[in-house]
Amino acid sequence: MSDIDVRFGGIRALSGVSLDVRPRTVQGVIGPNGAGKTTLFNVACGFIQPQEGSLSWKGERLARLRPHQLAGLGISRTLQGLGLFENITVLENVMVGLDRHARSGFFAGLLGVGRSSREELALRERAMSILEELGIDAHADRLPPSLPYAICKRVALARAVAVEPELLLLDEPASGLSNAEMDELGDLIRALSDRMAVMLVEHHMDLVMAVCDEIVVLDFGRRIARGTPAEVQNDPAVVAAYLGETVGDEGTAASSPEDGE
Ligand SMILES: Nc1ncnc2c1ncn2[C@@H]1O[C@H](COP(=O)(O)OP(=O)(O)OP(=O)(O)O)[C@@H](O)[C@H]1O
Repeated sequence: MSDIDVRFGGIRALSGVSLDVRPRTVQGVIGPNGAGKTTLFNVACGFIQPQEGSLSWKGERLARLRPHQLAGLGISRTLQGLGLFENITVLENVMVGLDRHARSGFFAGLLGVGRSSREELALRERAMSILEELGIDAHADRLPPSLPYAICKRVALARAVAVEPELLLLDEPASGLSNAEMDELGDLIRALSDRMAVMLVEHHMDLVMAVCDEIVVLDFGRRIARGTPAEVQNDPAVVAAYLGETVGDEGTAASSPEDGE
């Protein structure tokens, strides 16, 4: 993302924000409430079209990113709402995700045109192997409403990961999880980053600090810092933003918007 501007009426939700996610790294996006994290995530998913700035994918500029294009590009996402189908099993939820990608062309070469029982079996095996990898295969035949929230979150993650995206976009994956569950999620995200890039938008500082290779910090819609976890943690602009103080205009630090909150 390069120089992204998003305005909602008089509110500048993002001002000139740039961000790169490099292959097989975890890129974190943090910031206090209202900093613009969700807006940035929505730009990356094609839900929001920025007024200014551009998006590129693997060196090519994307004219206008739409949500339905993500699958074809090799990008998957999880959202804050889980979006699971409640009346089909966990395994079937993951299969549906795979099947959508198959029909969008991402897996078409692998699965062929039309669905034979052999292809159905391939989908099932693929879905099962990802449930095993995420440690939730024991719940394959359960319906989502009968399962704890943490397991459902992992099912949503399994669905996004099953298609083996090159970029995985995670919006607040740790919300509602216990500390132990968050640690497990951290290990999982690190393991996934061996084979895909991850953009992690997250409130929980412990998780972000533990798993990210690089972090971008937003405040009032501006990027106020960027660096390794150790670098951003010690950045005075970041400390000030999190303490709710006005951020000074020194170095990369941004000033508060003229129109207040
Ligand atoms: N659809 C919208 N219409 C109007 N203003 C919006 C809209 N979405 C976001 N905003 C405003 O844009 C700014 C950035 O919001 P955003 O939700 O991206 O921040 P955030 O960092 O995700 O916050 P939080 O941590 O509270 O979720 C806020 O001032 C918010 O009120």
